[in-house]
Amino acid sequence: MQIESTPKQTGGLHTPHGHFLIESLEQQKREQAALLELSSIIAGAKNRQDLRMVINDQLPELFGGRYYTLCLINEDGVTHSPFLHTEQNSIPAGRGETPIIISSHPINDGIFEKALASEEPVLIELQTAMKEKTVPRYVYRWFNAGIREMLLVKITGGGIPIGVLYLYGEKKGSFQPEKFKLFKGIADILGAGFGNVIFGEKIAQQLREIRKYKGQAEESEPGSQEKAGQCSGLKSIIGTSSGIQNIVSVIERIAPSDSTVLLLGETGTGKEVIAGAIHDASPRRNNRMIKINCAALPHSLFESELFGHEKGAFTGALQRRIGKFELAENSTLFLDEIGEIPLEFQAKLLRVLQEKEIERIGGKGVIKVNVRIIAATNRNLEEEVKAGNFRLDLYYRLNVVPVSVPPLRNRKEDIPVLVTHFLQRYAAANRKKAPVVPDKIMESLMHHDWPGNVRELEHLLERSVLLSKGNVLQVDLPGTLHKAPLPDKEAAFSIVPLETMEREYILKVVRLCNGRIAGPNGAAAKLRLPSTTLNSRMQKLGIKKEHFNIRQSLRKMTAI
Ligand SMILES: Nc1ncnc2c1ncn2[C@@H]1O[C@H](COP(=O)(O)OP(=O)(O)OP(=O)(O)O)[C@@H](O)[C@H]1O
Repeated sequence: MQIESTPKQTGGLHTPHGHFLIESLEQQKREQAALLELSSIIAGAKNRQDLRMVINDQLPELFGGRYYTLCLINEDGVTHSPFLHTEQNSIPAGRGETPIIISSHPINDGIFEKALASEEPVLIELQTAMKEKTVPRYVYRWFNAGIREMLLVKITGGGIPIGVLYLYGEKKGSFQPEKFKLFKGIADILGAGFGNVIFGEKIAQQLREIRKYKGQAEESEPGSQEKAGQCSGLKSIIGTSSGIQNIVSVIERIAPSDSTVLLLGETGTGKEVIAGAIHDASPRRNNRMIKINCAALPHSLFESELFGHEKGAFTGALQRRIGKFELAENSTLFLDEIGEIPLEFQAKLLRVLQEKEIERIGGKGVIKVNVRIIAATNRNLEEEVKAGNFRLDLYYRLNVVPVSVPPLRNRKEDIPVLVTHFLQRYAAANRKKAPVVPDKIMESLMHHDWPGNVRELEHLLERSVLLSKGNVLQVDLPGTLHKAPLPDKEAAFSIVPLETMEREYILKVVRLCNGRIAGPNGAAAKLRLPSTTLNSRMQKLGIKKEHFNIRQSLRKMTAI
């Protein structure tokens, strides 16, 4: 179905007043019809391909643009990447450049955040924008490809900004302000449509997981994971910092038991890796750990997802469905993002955890289950309890063995070993040799704040392995990332022991002074301390040479 683009207003101001009014009323009518038609098509879109067809065919033309890109905010909360785009807009990348459509960019790239902050569409004239220092590289590349204007609008899903829709025009005045309201209306409809599509993709992924699980469960024999050479158990947790080593020692003690574990920490710190390690080190390891992401489920599906349902239990229940609790029989159930579980479901979950039995929706009796629970959250659950969003009794039931995973910025000594690990992994996956890391690059990685934690570091290195030329690592670590807003209040100000702060600060200064302690350019002089005092303080804080001598620590690690 093709929606007619609104014809250009030919000399509207020169026509008699009445004619102008009629014309603008006609235009309003056409726009409303277009909006209605688009909205019904978008509402019916079941997958990305459906949506792509709708947008491809209708959007740029309707608004006078040439191309579009729809960028969504990534899970790390600090970058955005294209989710949909016009087929033909993959502007060829220059030497050493990532094609625009596959790269990810910081949210604060100078353009994207303007659209996020505005309730109205934002028109950007490329030549003017390029005079500003903060403009992202993709603006220059679009300009070189003949684009002169961009029209951006925020996309929201469930009231939360999830991305930005970009339209690109080839000449100044491509976009008429009269159509901005319509553009905004379509963006709002798209937000709702995306919710459906993303949710559908997640459900499809879960179905694939269940099928895979079932297949593997049938084939699995004891110890098969080790045989396959997978990095399992405690070995999968990479890190030499005291924070990580403490966690490893806690895991060694608690893994053999059936105790419930509550993993707390910012997004991307490795909670899922730790959950997997606990499972792999437990007697349940021969059965696959089952995971559910509580943030990805609409409230109405919780009960059926976790406890299952019988055929015909409700409209749409065409088949019997086995819930995650039953799938996790004799194994571990990882309840990720437990802080997102709806209040109305919390009492039911508590009962199941206490009674160790579930009832399928529409089922005739209870089913005993033997499941170990590991829950994780990046929320402060105590605060959530105080705010009335989380039941105190459920919190106590989950908080049997709490494990706090520190953010990467508080354990920077883990960075070199993580860098080596990810470089080797992604180089092997791309049949390349792991690139050498120049000291300067390692230093910049150590100085970065990593608001997206290990996930952000991993993604950067994955990208860098692909893009690095020759055998030397090149990274694109935009300065704006340092200033990226942290995902929540707690992350923006996470309280750490004074001793940790002191240790980090001294390490930073010593690194800045290239490891020199004494002398006029040494760290002691910069800190206005006698070098003997600084040395003894470093000794007390357990700071050793390898902690600030990057070359030495790298050599040590690659020798392992
Ligand atoms: N200590 C670690 N050793 C090896 N890889 C790690 C470590 N910590 C995190 N990672 C990697 O970083 C990425 C993010 O980790 P993970 O998914 O476990 O974080 P998370 O805390 O569960 O995040 P979220 O709260 O967003 O679900 C994963 O790809 C994981 O493999």
